[in-house]
Amino acid sequence: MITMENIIRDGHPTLREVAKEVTLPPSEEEIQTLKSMLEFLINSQNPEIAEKYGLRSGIGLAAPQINIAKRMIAIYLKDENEKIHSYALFNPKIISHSVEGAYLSAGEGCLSVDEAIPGFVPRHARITVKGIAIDGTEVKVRLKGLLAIVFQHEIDHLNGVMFYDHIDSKNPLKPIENALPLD
Ligand SMILES: OCN(O)CCCc1ccccc1
Ligand code: NI
Repeated sequence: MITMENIIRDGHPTLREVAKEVTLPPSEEEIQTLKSMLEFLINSQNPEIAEKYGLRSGIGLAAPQINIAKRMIAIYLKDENEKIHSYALFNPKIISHSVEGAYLSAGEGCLSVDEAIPGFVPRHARITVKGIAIDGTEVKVRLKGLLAIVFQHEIDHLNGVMFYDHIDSKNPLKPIENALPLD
């Protein structure tokens, strides 16, 4: 199982690499890795397991964060209606996005960044993502809200981009133009 020891931290060069596409069909090892990434998120959101293994709660994870420079992401979160949104994708790609932006009014964090970095992170409000699921089927999803934000955060990791790269260092809490603050 993945624990915090497997998660590399800011400053590790892999976090700044552009991750490679996974050759399809994915190998058994790549399938196992992606499954373990999703399992980590589920474990991290289970109070007993998280406490037992010292896991920081996460709603997304990208393979470079476990030092695997491949284009694989997992996302697991419950929305305001308690609906579970679970994704484990190979080679995810944003194929279109809204002009309108959005950002989390609480800012963002990252399992690979141990300190809090305050500031608004400008994102697209709505995106359409294509990718390959673990069973090999092509997935195409239209996303908005927190889910859209998390997908952008994870896909950034595949391109060596960290959330704080987007923060306006001169005025980190300046409201972002043409963007919706999300609570
Ligand atoms: O890369 C995922 N990870 O570092 C966990 C945090 C995920 C995340 C947190 C806030 C806003 C968007 C995404
Ligand atoms: Ni992150």
